[in-house]
Amino acid sequence: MASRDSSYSTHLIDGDGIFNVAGIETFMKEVKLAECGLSYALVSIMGPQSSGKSTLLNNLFGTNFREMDAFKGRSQTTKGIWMARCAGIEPCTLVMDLEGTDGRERGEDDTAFEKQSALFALAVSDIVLINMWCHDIGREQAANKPLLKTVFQVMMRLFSPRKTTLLFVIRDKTRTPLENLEPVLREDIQKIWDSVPKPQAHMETPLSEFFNVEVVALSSYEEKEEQFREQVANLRQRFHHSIAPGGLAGDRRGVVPASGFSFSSQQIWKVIKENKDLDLPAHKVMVATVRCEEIANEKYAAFAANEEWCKLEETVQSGPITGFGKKLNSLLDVYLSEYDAEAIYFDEGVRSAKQKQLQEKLLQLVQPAFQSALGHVRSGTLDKFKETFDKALERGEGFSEAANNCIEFCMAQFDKACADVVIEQANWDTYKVREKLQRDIDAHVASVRAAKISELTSSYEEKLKESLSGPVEALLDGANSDTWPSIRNLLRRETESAVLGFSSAVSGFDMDEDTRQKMILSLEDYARSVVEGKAKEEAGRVLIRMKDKFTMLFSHDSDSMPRVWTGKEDIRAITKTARSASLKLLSVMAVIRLNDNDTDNIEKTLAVALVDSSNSAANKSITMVDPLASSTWEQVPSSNTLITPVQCKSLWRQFKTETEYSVSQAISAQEANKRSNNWLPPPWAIVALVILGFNEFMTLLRNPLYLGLIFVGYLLVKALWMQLDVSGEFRNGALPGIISLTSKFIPTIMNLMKKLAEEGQNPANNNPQRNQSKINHNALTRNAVSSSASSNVTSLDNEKEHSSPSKYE
Ligand SMILES: Nc1nc2c(ncn2[C@@H]2O[C@H](COP(=O)(O)OP(=O)(O)OP(=O)(O)O)[C@@H](O)[C@H]2O)c(=O)[nH]1
Repeated sequence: MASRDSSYSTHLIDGDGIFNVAGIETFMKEVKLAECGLSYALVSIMGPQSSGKSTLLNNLFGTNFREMDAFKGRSQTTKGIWMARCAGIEPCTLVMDLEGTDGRERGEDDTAFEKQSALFALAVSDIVLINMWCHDIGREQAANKPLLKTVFQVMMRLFSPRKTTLLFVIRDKTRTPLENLEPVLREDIQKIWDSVPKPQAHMETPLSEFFNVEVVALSSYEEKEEQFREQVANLRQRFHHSIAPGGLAGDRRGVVPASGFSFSSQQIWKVIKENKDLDLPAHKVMVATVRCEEIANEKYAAFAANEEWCKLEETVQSGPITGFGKKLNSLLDVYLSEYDAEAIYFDEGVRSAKQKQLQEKLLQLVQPAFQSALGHVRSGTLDKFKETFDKALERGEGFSEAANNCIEFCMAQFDKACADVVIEQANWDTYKVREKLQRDIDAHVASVRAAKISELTSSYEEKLKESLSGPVEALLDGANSDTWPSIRNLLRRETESAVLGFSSAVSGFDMDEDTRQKMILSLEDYARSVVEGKAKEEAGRVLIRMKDKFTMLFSHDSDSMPRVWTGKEDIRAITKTARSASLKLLSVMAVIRLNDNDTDNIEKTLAVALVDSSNSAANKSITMVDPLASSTWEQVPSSNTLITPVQCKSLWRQFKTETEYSVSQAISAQEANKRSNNWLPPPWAIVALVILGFNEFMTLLRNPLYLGLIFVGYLLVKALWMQLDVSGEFRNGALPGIISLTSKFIPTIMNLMKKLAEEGQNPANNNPQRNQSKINHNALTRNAVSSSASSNVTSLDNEKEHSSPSKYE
């Protein structure tokens, strides 16, 4: 169909009753109907065929409906229902031109379409124009009577219809004034209304309940066109702002929002075609449901594709976003507001429900991003806490104080950051994330506390080890009756000092009393274990210690000077003393005695079993029960045993075997010394020598030459005696003395001769005083060397091996 400048029309329902879906969609877009909300009106026109309906609409609304050519005669022009937008009328007014109701072409059988189209027009229109000829008023066989009957009948099929304006347009009015015509017409209408069968509920309902009846009369378009146009122009004025209260379309109760018009009209037509009753309120809800759903889906899709949101969603995966909540809030607001704006005219219940659904869907969409943002806040706060806490500890703040201050500060920071992330519409709880953060922080504090305490414990253990190990070793080495009491005192003193220091150091860690006590106990146990460990270590080398002890006492005198076995020493007593000391050491080392009430008779048992019994066995051969034939000590728990009785016995045997050599060496040395000191001949030989050699002796004394020779010989022998240190060489026995003297004799003679020759050549050296001091010096040196050489019996052989003539130069 051609269209006029300001009008656009569409064939809404064709002659076969097919709804033109594409046509209405295009029409709505063309006239921008969806934007109108509720501000639009819909006018329909019914009436007999060829009664000038299209002519009226075109003149009244500036539409472009096809009119019948007057010269071709009356025949049906309009098929089905056409729709157009009225030009120049505000608000937007749509008009529907219905197929004539009594057309000859369709006949009686087609009345069904007339009824359907009448019902459709009543259901969707605000104003229905009933076009009728003036001369039909008051006539029994008037052409519009069946039409009105149809209108009233279908009206009953609408549940809770809104009040529609029925504007009767009387065409080709006569000279009879309208004031006279109108009552007659209203009487005709009332008669028809009364004659229409009604359901029980509307039996007494007056016509005015359903319809607002208006009447207007127009002159003949064909005969009095001028007047016609003038009257039409006046009538047009009534359509301006028709939706205002009191206007022609004043009842707005059942209006479907413009954006739902297409769907609504399709559905209504569908229901009418199916010959079902039309429940307009239910229909309205249905339209609202569908339309709100559509709008909500549109908004959801638009949000999901929104560039800003996509960027936000992507960025939040990799890091925190400042003002995340605010940005998302405003974005959500935009789309929810758009929904509200578009769905505002639909049923409120439906609209709210769909809005809620949309909001839920949108929030579901953004929730992962929100969780990511919240996760960044949580991890960021945790990192911040770790950093702040470390710094506070570095500054020297007390542990608990630092932890509490940092927790308070960081939790406040978290709350602040959460407020920046929170999405107002969602009202999501951040409590769980806060709790997780709190748990993480607590775990971190606990781990740092554990590390610090472990560090402290280690340092105190180290100190304890240092302060106990050396002294315990020294005390055990001393091995006397005070050894274990001293060790106990040392352990007590050092443990108390460590516990005091440790307690003070951990006081800032906000530790519960139980844990603190456990740690102190553990420290005390550690101290004890150090002593026990040291004792075990020393017990492991008890044999060496015993031998050292023996050697120390056996080879040194009471002044700790190396012993010289001159023959006067009581080797038996010395050996006994040294062995006793070694046995004492063994008894001290045998068990751990760290408790004040630790008592045992190990020393006595060892003495009886190892010393006394051996003497008895040797002397008296008495058979007795061996107290050392056991692996436990009486009164001593096995945990405190370091050396079992059996081990003691074995160790003693080994000790004795390994020290026996030293004793026998000492005895040999002593015997040899005794023999070497006894070099004079026996007294009877001396007496015999004096008696028998008396004459020769007197001869020598009476001859001065012999006396001089004897004197010179004496001096020479004396000098050699001194030079060779003959008495010193024989101190260790005759044989070693002879061997040593033999090796020294020839070099000494040679040396003396060389010196005498040098002195003969250099008279300056013939100073008797100087020579004497030199001799004295040499004598002193020899004495010192000799003393050193004889300092240790066991080193005697070595001394012999390494001594050489050059040592005495
Ligand atoms: N007597 C008279 N004839 C008119 C008037 N207005 C229009 N006509 C004529 O009536 C004939 C039918 O006009 P339409 O406007 O096509 O009538 P219609 O009711 O739309 O026809 P259908 O759509 O076929 O039902 C045309 O020849 C018009 O010239 C009028 O006011 N009086």
